[in-house]
Amino acid sequence: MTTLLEVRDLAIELRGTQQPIVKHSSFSLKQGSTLAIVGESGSGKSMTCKAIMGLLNHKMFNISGSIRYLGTELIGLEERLLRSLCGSKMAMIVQNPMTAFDPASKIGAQIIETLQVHRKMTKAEAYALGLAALEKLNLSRCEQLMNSYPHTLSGGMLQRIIIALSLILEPEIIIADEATTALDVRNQGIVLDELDSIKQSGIGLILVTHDFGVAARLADEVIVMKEGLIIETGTIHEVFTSPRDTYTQELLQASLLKREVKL
Ligand SMILES: Nc1ncnc2c1ncn2[C@@H]1O[C@H](COP(=O)(O)OP(=O)(O)OP(=O)(O)O)[C@@H](O)[C@H]1O
Repeated sequence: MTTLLEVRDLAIELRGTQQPIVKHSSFSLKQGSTLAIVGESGSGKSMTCKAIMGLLNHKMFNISGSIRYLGTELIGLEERLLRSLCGSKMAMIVQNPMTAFDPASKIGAQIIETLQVHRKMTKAEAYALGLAALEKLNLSRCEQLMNSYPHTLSGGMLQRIIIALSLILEPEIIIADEATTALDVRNQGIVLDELDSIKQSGIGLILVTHDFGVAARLADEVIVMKEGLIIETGTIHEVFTSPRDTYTQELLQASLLKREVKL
C-alpha cells in the first residue's frame, strides 16, 4: 500500500514561548487505512492535524520536522502550492458542523462557492455536482437541502453535508477531527457509517478522537497523545488488548465505562 503521508519529528511551538505544543511526532498514513489519534483535550491532536493541512499561522507558530505528502515536503512549501495541494488532496471535517457554514447563506450557495474556489466550473455545473454528492450519500430531499439555511438542519445532517462536500474534490486524505463529538448518539452512528464507507473507498483517513470506542470501530492503527507527545502507537488490536502506558489504560477504561467497546 502506498504511503500517503509521512510525518517525521514534527514539533510545534508557540513563538516567543519555550512551551512545545507538539513534541517530535512521527507517524505515517497508508492509502485506504485509518489512523486514529487518541488523547484527552489539549494533548495536541488538532494542532497536529492543522499542521498537516497547512492551517497554522507561521507568524504565530514555529513548526519543525517533516510532513511529506506522497514524497513532497509540505513544511516550508510555497503558500500557493500548499493551498492547492492541501485544498484538493486533503479535506478536514471539523468538530462543530454548525460553525462550518455561513448562517446567512443557503447550503446550495455555499456548496457552489466552495466548488468554484477549487475547480473551474459554472454555477449550474457546481450545483449539479453538489446535488449529486448529497444524493450519493443517500440524503433524502436533496434539492430541498440545497435550498435550506444551515440553522434549519440538524448537526448530524450538516456533518453529512460536509462529508459529501469533502468527497466531491476526490481527496486522498480525509482528516475527521472529533467529527462525531458534537452529535447525538443516533447521528454519531450515521456519521461513523459515512466515515466507514470513506475508508472502504480507499481514502486514507485520520480520525481524531478522545473516545477509544470511535477508534475501535474504524481504525487500523492508533497513536495515543499526551501533552503533545506520542506515548503509544500500535495496531488497534495491540493497543486495545495490551495497552502499555497507564495513560492509555485510563483512556481505554473511560471509554469502556461510557459504553461497551468491541473490536
Ligand atoms: N491558537 C492557539 N494559540 C496558542 N496555543 C494554542 C492555540 N491552539 C491550541 N493551543 C495550545 O495547543 C494545545 C493543544 O491543542 P489542541 O487543540 O491540539 O488539543 P486537542 O488535543 O486537539 O484537544 P481538543 O480535543 O480539546 O481539541 C492546547 O493545550 C493549547 O495550549
